Amino acid sequence: MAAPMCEVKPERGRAENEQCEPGAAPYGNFVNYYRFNPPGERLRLIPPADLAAVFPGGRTVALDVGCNCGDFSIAMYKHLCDLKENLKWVTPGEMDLKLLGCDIDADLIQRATESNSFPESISYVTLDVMDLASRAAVLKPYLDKFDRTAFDICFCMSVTMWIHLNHGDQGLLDFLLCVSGLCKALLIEPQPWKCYRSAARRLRKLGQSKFDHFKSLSIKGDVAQKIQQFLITDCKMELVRCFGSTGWDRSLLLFKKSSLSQD
Ligand SMILES: C[S@@+](CC[C@H](N)C(=O)[O-])C[C@H]1O[C@@H](n2cnc3c(N)ncnc32)[C@H](O)[C@@H]1O
Repeated sequence: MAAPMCEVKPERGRAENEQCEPGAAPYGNFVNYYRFNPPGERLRLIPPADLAAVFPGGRTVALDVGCNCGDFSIAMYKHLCDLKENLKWVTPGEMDLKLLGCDIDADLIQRATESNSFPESISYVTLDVMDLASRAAVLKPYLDKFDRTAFDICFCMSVTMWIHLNHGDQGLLDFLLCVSGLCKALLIEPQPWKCYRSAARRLRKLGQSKFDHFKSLSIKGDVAQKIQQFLITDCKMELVRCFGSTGWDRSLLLFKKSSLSQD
């Protein structure tokens, strides 16, 4: 399958496009997302050992923010479990990965839950991550179960643009502060500016006026670089590695909490 550059594909059939237009999926909650962006495209760029190097062996607690219908969560889980089996960086059974996927779209979460092949290790919950009260109500009890105050790693894949378009510059910065505060390591895949333009253009064509923030965004241009800078300076994270770019021209950036910010 040819790798698309943006999340909305002009060459798709009409019915499919209608489901995938930003007007129909204002949060990027596309119903067929993984048909056009299979998780393997990204995972092949990420050697699991390099990822796992940022968190200790033993029990690992992970959060996938904006998990859609769960395909990436499952694929990442298997990716890390393969590591356990193939490289023996931990003794068998020692790595115990618990992953929580959350998404604002309850229908996607229902699909993720119904197709979950690892219910003992992976769970899903409907959550608007921008809602402080819901966040506390959902994430704290999950962490408490494992006697943790933070996730070992948070995955934030192709979510930043949707937060940015729906909540503006301040919303994006609040989101970055929030996720960096929730985890010790962060794998983030920001969408490039051309995807913003594409999403806004298609919305205009549909005659809809959502994404009120688009015209007033001052974080624009090299968005990935600006996100990276903010994570380093304001969120006290350090860049561990850039795994390169996907066929969608999106950088995969791995951060960890800066040693200066640790207790
Ligand atoms: C383009 S999809 C990316 C899916 C997945 N992270 C991936 O890349 O494989 C963006 C996802 O973020 C979710 N999302 C957007 N805003 C959100 C919010 N405020 N809270 C939780 N999920 C959100 C959408 O519902 C959608 O499923």
